[in-house]
Amino acid sequence: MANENDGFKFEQRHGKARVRVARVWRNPDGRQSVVEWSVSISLFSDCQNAYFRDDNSDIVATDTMKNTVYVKAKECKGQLSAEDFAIQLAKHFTSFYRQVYAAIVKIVEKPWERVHVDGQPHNHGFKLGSERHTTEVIVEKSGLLKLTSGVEGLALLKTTKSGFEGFIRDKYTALPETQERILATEVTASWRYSYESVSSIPQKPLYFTERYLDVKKVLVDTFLGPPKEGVYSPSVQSTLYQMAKAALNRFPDISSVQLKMPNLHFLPVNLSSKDSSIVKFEDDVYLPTDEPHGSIEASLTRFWAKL
Ligand SMILES: O=c1[nH]c(=O)c2[nH]c(=O)[nH]c2[nH]1
Repeated sequence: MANENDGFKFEQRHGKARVRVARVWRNPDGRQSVVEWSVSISLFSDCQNAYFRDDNSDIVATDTMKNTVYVKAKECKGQLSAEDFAIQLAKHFTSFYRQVYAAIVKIVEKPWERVHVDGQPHNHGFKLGSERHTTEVIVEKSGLLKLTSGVEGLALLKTTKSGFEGFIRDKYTALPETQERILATEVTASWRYSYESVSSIPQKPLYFTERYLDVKKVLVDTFLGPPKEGVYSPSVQSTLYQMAKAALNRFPDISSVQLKMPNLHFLPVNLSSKDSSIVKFEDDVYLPTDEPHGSIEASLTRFWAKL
């Protein structure tokens, strides 16, 4: 809600960023599970008097928001997805406080993965994986919902079936055309679910955790192609589009996908002295770089999607 004060348009929100919490659930059969979350909360509330009149009487203290994360984590009696926890928190803030008309809750989940020992899942042993599950929910007082999930730090590489040809050549261009290169990236993806109210989200426990794993698998599989022959990538742009399209085609409750895919270059190594070649590049020795990197991003949205 925008306000007018002293002849200026005024918008505000406040919250607590990066509240770290871990929650353990202990099954009577000995199997335990754990999640570790970094929770960021931002509240849209009627507390303009704090800005205009030094009156804090309508402020939900950000310290209270932090405490609420721990209270709500305690109240979760069974394992739940980051999405469901974010929705619960956002619902709490918008329903508990008269002043709060909307809440944004973002969560980044640490990838603790159950370890298998001698082929058996360990009851209480975990190791840290690489990519992170993210979510962002916006809940309004009316129950209106925007739900987005994602993955960050998903590092992918293939050693062949990638090229780049046919681009603009001019007096600034040095890059040779190629049909053979390493393709490496670190995917940041987010996808918007089409659920539009907190009452319409699937009630199945861990629904969004499963969806996260499934979407990630579709992205990875599309990037790599079939296990034996792979799939040729004519550009990061083309591969990105195929990945986004595959996710939308596969999951009807996803209305849009956004992908960021840096092109992490692996440069051919050619070394020579004045009179002889020391290392001649034969698609074998590369100099991996991450600076500078290509930055390629796009979003793909269903036509009928209400956003
Ligand atoms: O897949 C690519 N897309 C580009 O836009 C680009 N630009 C570049 O120099 N190399 C590449 N590779």
